Amino acid sequence: MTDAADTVVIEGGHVLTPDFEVREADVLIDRAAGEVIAVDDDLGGDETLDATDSLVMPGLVNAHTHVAMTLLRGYADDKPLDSWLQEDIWPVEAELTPEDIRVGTELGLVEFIKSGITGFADSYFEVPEIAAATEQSGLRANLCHAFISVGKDDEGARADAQEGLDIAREFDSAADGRITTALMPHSLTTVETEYLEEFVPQAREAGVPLHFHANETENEVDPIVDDHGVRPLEYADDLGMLTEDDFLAHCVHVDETEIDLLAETGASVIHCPASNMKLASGIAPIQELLDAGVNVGLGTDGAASNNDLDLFDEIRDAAMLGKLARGDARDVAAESAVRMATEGSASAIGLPVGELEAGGTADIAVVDFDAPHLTPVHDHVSHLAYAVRGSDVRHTICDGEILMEDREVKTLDEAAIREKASEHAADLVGRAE
Ligand SMILES: CSC[C@H]1O[C@@H](n2cnc3c(O)ncnc32)[C@H](O)[C@@H]1O
Ligand SMILES: [Zn+2]
Repeated sequence: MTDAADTVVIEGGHVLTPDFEVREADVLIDRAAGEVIAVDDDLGGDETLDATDSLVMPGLVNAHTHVAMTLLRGYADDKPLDSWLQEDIWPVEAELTPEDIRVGTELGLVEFIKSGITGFADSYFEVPEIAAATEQSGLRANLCHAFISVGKDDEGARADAQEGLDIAREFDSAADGRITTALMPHSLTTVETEYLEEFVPQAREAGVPLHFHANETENEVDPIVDDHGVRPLEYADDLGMLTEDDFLAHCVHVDETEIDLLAETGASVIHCPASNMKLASGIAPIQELLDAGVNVGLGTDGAASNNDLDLFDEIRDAAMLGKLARGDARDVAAESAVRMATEGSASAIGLPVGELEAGGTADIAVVDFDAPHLTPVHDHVSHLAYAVRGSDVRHTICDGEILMEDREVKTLDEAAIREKASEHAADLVGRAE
């Protein structure tokens, strides 16, 4: 029997159940176990979170981001991917310090918690700083060090890839198991074949998945076809880079053969609609991927190509852009888009998903519907897709721990982080000028 001192009851709300039904009920959580004990009427607990006029739902999972890029929010806009990276982002990233990455990460984690995100997949640099901030925040994450070989000599390229593998081994199961890892070759055009051939098998031996950018722009497709005579995902498959554990960001420019390959191998796609729109990368064929049985998760990418980390914004973008893709308003319907941001993302990156039933994972967001923009409520799921904003989230719980109560973040000092982030961002940009 659970000790009464270890329970939290989320009281008086409507609950989104795993089958996407909505019913009035309380939710009782075992804090130590990080599990849901019961979803029922009139439950009592040691602590109470008020959910009056609120929807209790699984926490959102941001399945592709570069969280420390919050420091570069608004730094360089209105450019396509290649010139944005080469002319602006990579030069300023060369000036990043480990402390910059710690502060930028903390800022992003505050934004996550305040918008109901309980898990994320990140790829960047100085991963020990990102892991330490994640551990302190109470969130779940899949982390990786991104490596690039293009532009480096063999020694430098090999050292970068080895760091990616070492980090993947070292931090897997960190933070009491809340952190898992992956190996991230940045993309199929920025990591040369010989390094993929050498390091992908080592990731398999280490039991870590692959996370990489794929087919984001046509500039990531044509060189592979020209150099290797096959489409990028066929090239990736030939290198053993497509398995059910792997997750590919973007997949905007995929053809039918590549969609079939994703379905056959079970590799997941992480859809990043805001980033794809902002960088004018294109419109990913999401409904075709879903119809083919491909698992699709949702990601914000970095805050410098979005420019917020609000996954409710991303859900709406996915639903809206998905309809434009084929000119069919039935495509990427509300429930489909919300499922992408919860169970789709979680299964893609190997994290548990919040489940509001006895024995379920206590990763939960409580969304306050008591607002003009959420009135009336004909359909809670419709509002989640087309009207809810991250700022409507009242409480955030991860692994049974209360990370935010009534919009107050408990595990990180929001005010101090915002002040430090502004200082570090100004200094960083100053060094890059
Ligand atoms: C792979 S993580 C680190 C590396 O990737 C850069 N990056 C940020 N956003 C994107 C994107 O949409 N496509 C490709 N690369 C991206 C980031 O600035 C880091 O340099
Ligand atoms: Zn990215």
